[in-house]
Amino acid sequence: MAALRSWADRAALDAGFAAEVAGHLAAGIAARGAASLVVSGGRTPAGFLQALATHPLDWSRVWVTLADERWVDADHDASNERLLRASLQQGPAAAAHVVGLKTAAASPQAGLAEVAERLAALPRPFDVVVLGMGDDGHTASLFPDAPELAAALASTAAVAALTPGAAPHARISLTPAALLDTGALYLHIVGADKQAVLERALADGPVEELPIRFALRQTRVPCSIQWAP
Ligand SMILES: O=C(O)[C@H](O)[C@@H](O)[C@H](O)[C@H](O)COP(=O)(O)O
Repeated sequence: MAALRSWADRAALDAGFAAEVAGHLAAGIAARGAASLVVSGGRTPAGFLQALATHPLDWSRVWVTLADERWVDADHDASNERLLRASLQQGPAAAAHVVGLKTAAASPQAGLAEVAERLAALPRPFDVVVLGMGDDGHTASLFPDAPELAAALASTAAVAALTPGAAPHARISLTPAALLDTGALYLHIVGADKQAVLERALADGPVEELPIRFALRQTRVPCSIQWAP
């Protein structure tokens, strides 16, 4: 169950999408006294996160975590947590609680229990989950070539450790079980290449081939696709 919203350009997408997500967070705060947001890493979300940070929410009541993380320290260039803190934790949004997925453990596998414990502190179901998508159809760190993919897709645990062959760094990823435990689900993509991958993902074929299909095909929560050229 997926619907596509096409924006005129990336600036319009960043501003309009941020306003919609801010609305969900404000509603979550009003209803539960706290709100939770799961965002993705990579290059796409920076402008959206910067736009979101300008919204006058009670950010001290907002918990933010990541859909996935590369197993690198939080000050590493490849760290999604670093991107999240640099883009979102600014101005009033500096009061948001960022829950990182990297621990001191030697590997994602060894860090799973601690990360699951950290995630248990976030209000559930999440208010908003924002997924990204790679050119190979991966989302979060659910990579088509990771040997652990099938187990992660089927897992009832919140997090899984994956070792993608093509992408750098060992990964920790939220599983579909956690990513779909949300009131609002978005897929945030830009550009013609991602549009082409999306078209393939919406066609028939196994989820393991293009893992984003798990989000596009499920019926638990509508998936709203936000796209700009
Ligand atoms: O850590 C990661 O790699 C991301 O969370 C990943 O799932 C990302 O969303 C896609 O790879 C898209 O990345 P781009 O936005 O850079 O294309």
